[in-house]
Amino acid sequence: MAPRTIPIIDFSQDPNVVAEQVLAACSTIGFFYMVNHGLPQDQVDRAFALSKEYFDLTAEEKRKHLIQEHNHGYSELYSETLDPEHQRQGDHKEGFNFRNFVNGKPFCPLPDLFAQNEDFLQSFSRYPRGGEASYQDTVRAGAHSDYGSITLLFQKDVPGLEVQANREEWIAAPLIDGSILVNVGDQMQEWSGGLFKSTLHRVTFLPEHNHVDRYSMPFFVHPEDATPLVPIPSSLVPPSSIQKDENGQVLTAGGHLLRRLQATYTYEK
Ligand SMILES: O=C(O)CCC(=O)C(=O)O
Ligand SMILES: [Fe+2]
Repeated sequence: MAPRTIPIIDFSQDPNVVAEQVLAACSTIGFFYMVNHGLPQDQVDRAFALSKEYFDLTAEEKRKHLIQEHNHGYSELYSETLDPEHQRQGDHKEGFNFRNFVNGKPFCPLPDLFAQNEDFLQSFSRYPRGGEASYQDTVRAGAHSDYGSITLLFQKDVPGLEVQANREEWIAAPLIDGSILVNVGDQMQEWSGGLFKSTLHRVTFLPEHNHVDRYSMPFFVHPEDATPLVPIPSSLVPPSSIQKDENGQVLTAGGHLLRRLQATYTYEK
C-alpha cells in the first residue's frame, strides 16, 4: 500500500538511512521530497527568474525556437497533451525543453537569454494565470508518468500538482520550501523490473491560479538514447519481461522517449 502523503527525506542523515527511505518511497508511491540536498536556494531562485524573463518575451520571439521531434525548444499553450486519451484540449501551459549538452555545446542554438545563462538551464514551465473559465478541463497538465529515469521538480508560489497514490486516489503535492520533489520515471521502472513505480501525476486548476502564474522547473534526467531498458541484475529486482519495439529489438531509452513524445506533442513545422 502506498503512503497517502509524499514522504520527506532528509539527505543530511546517515546515507544508509537515506537509502532505506528512498527505496521505500520509490517502491510505493514513486515520489519523495528531498530536503537538505545541498543545492543553494539562490541558484534555484536565479533559474526561476530566468524562466520568468524568458516567458515574458513576446510570442513572436518565443516562436523562433518552436519545439520539434528532437524535444528541444519552446512549446506554446495547448501544444502538448499529456493525457491524449482523456483530455479535450491541450495542456494549459507553455514550456521550454532542453536536450543534453554534448561537449559543452547545446543541441540547437539557444535563445540569447539562455545562451548567456547556461548554468541555470533545465525544463521550464509556466501555467499562465486565469483561463479556467474558457478551458474545457479542470486539469491543466494531463495525467502522465515521466519518460526518463528520475525527475527533479522545483515548484514555485502556487501548488497544483497531484500524484496518484495506490493507482486510484489523487493526493496533492504541496510546496515545501527549499525542497526538491523527486519522482521515478518510466526508464527507472523498467530497470528495476517494476520495483520502482513510475507514478501518474497531473496539474489541476486551483482557485489561486486565477490570479497567479504558476512556474515549475522539472529536471528530466535521461541516459544516452541507446541505453537498453532492461532490468538490472539485483536481488531486489524481480524477473520481468523485456519490452520490445516495433522491430522486435529491445526497447531503448531513446525509443521509449520518441514513442511518448509522438503520442503527446503536436509539432508545428
Ligand atoms: O508543473 C509541474 O508541477 C509538473 C509538470 C510535470 O509533471 C511535467 O512536466 O512532467
Ligand atoms: Fe511529469
